[in-house]
Amino acid sequence: MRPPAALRDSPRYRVLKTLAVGSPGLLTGAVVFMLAEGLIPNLVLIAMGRTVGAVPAAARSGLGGHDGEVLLTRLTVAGLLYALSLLRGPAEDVLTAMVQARMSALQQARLIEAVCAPAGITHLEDPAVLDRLASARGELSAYQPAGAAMTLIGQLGDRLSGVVACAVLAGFRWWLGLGLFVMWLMVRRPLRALVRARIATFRKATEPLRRSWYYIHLAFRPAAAKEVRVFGLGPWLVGNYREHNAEAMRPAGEEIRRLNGRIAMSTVLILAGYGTAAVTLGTAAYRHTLPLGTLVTMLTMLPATMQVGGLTAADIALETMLSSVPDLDALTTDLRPAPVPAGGGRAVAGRPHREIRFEGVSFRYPGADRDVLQDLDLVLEAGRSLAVVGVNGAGKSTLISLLAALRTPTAGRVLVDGVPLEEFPVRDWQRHVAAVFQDFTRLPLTARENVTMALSGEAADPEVLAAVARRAGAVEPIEGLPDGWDTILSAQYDGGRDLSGGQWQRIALARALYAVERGAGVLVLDEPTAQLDVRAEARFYDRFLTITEGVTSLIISHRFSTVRRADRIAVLDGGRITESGSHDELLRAGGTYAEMFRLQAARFAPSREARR
Ligand SMILES: Nc1ncnc2c1ncn2[C@@H]1O[C@H](COP(=O)(O)OP(=O)(O)OP(=O)(O)O)[C@@H](O)[C@H]1O
Repeated sequence: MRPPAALRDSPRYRVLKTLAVGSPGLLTGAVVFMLAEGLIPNLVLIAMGRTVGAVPAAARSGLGGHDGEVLLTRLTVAGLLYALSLLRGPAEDVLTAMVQARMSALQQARLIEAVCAPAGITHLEDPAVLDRLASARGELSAYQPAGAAMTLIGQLGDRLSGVVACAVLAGFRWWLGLGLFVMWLMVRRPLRALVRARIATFRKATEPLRRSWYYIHLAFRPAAAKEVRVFGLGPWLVGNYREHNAEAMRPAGEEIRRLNGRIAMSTVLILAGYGTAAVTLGTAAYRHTLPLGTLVTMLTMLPATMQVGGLTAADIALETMLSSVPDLDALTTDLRPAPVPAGGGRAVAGRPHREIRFEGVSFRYPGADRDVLQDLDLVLEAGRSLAVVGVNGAGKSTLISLLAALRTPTAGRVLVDGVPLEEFPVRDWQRHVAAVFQDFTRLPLTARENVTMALSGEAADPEVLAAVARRAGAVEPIEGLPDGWDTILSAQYDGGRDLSGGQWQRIALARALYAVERGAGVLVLDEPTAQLDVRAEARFYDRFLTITEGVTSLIISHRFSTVRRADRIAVLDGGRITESGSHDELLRAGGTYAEMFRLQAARFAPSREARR
């Protein structure tokens, strides 16, 4: 039977359902714990009350008689129950750790799936998505969402304990038990509203909170450690963290002050409730209408009734953790996987047979006020290399992201052999493009895994591996590693080693070449020699023709020694291709390319003075 929609959507239900599906065994353990939490403390109190109640009779007739036996039996039961209650603490600790670890694993896996689902990358630049991500990862508060399940179960146990206490009190005066129960329900509402209002104000401050987290990450990230030190950024980080954190907290403090009236009302109600209970019990005791044991039991039950609705730190923690649940859900539903073209799409294998054509392509970044690319036409001929040059910010990397279907043109089309790119399954096309991005990823994995990452799951072919390493100039750096191909390329792991920027660049090139060997049809190199030394760059220049031979390649570089080797060169300027041709043709044309080339060549030519 399906539960009603309101329940299905409630964060409490969603959390328990996740645990039920992810680990039914742990949920069963947690429910047993909840019942124990709800019943055992009250049973201890009742047993103690009954023990005290048996003392006067036993004192009168001595421990050897029937009354003495009754006292000893009750004492034994109370002792056993008390011993049992002592086990709750360690059991709770173990269970909490296990449930939290399981929930964390489930939620993290869902998050990774969610953010990787879209084929494009624009969502990772969207502040609304980043806010949701920060919330789902528990970065907007001091509480980890993975703790919600066990906190909720513990809280349900507390509620049960409170209800049992009210029921026991109702056995003495029905209206007293019921009255305290209703009072706590009435008090709980505004208190919970208070907590929720506080969380809501936090939500409005996601941006300063995200920023404050940014300063924390910056301080801990090895990548930023150098700049933090040489520019003396430590105090700046602390100051900024404090400022943004205080900015985020301010509205929450104001909200609490605003709700002070409600807190005062609740306090009056609580005092009235317990005042009535104390007077009723006191009067009964004074008039001897209440046996000693019952009096003790009822007195000890009074504080236990608070658990029906008293606000504790666990409530605040729980509400905060639960506020992340809708974010996690929204990320999983809103970030949809790339659509599959009708009929499953066309096969990418072997493409392009003829060409890849940018036809009237324009592109504007979300929120920007001008197009980066404007009505651009460009052709990449199959099996040939094309170099694109242009000044910083001309849009060269943007062009690559359109070619790799990481972004979609705002106007115009990209056609592969005359077929619009959307007609190919986007994931297949993306894997068909082997790229060395300007900011390529340095995986803290072995050298082999860094090169073969394009083929996760498949065993690496050693011959292909050796061949691509040779062509990428990566043999030397890999041979210099303690375990060769099996060395982890990060000093942050045991036995791992860090590579230099240029050595990494060769690994990244080997990675792209390996993907080409395994069937990728387009090779993209964005600044492939930016970090290479002069000799390595010269060797790359020599190998360029072998690297790109027969492969449809797009090369972006500010180094004309690399660019001039391409079959064709295009100049990107003002969002359009303004010149195109071979190196010699463009030099003869005497346009922008010729000017840029001569400027760079002049820098490297020996000066007249030096020649003298
Ligand atoms: N993610 C982004 N969001 C918004 N604008 C962006 C983004 N990435 C780049 N831009 C803008 O788009 C323009 C083109 O950037 P792009 O990185 O494509 O230039 P480029 O030609 O590769 O530059 P460079 O030679 O410096 O690498 C720049 O003005 C840049 O500010």
